[in-house]
Amino acid sequence: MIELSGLTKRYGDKVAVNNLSFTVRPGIVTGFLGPNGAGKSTTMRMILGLDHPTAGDVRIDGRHYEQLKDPLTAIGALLEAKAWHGGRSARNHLLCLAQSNGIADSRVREVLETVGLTAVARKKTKGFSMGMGQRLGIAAALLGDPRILMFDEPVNGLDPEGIHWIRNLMKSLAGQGRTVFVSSHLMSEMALTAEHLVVIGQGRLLADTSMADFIARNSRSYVRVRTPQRERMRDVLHTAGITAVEAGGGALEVDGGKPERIGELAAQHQIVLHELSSQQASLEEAFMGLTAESVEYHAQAGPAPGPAPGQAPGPAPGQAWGDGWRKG
Ligand SMILES: Nc1ncnc2c1ncn2[C@@H]1O[C@H](COP(=O)(O)OP(=O)(O)OP(=O)(O)O)[C@@H](O)[C@H]1O
Repeated sequence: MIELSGLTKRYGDKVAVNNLSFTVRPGIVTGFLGPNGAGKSTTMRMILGLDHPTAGDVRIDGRHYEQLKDPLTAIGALLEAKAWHGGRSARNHLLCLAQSNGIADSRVREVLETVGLTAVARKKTKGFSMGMGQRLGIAAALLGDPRILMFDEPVNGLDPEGIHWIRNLMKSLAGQGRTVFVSSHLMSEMALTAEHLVVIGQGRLLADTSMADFIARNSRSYVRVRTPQRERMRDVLHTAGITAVEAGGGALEVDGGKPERIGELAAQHQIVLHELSSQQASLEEAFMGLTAESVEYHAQAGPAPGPAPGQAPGPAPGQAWGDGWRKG
């Protein structure tokens, strides 16, 4: 378990992390989300004792990092920067780490196997691709067989096969009862991996909630209907107590009705349907709406695009995604 309490980091006038309090629990993958510059890496560095908090406190299974007897056996981490000597082989890099942390040499072979680097174990790491480098970083994190694992943007630079592999690895580590804390700036990626979400923006906590709750509250589902008899369909739905609004492309968007029911109503009234499909608004949009105010570096790409045809406009920054569900 990782417990943050009022954790704050200032660099001069800049407040990188602002009074963060939350708990990362074992047995599930917790996603740590925020736009670029939100303070994710700074928070992770403070968890590992690499940066000292200006205020507040962070504990790993009840202790400060520097109080841990064999830190690598308590918490393993992959941070963004590569932290190894390019002239060494992957195997030697891990052997050095194992020997300086009282870990059996045999563990090196095991973790190389786990991350799929056995075939290149004796090659110098300076020739490694970004994906191989990420795998080596993950091998180092796993070396001490720790109860807690922390990954900073682990899918950066990975190909689809590598991304799939990391996703499954994180889930299986959590399935073994470990605490898995993983940062990303991509909501779509986290939606496939994490069960719980901590969202920050400009160093502040914006959400601490389960993924299921986040999806339920932030992704609107509706049914899209296209018919040459749009007005008639709308009247039929209205009579049945179902609300339909006109969308782009001659379609209707129907809230609160199942496709089966809508299809049956159309059949009863002999209305021809050209489309009847369930739709879900993207979580990425919900995440961008939530964090919009706290994005540090906006792209200068002209005016923001309007909603796509048939798409409900998103809320203004800071509105509608609501404060009610924000905890902490
Ligand atoms: N050593 C430092 N000195 C001054 N400012 C810093 C330092 N480290 C981080 N910052 C600032 O603190 C803020 C948070 O940075 P941090 O790297 O923690 O964000 P992040 O969420 O990890 O972003 P990214 O997704 O881009 O990696 C940024 O504004 C950054 O410029």
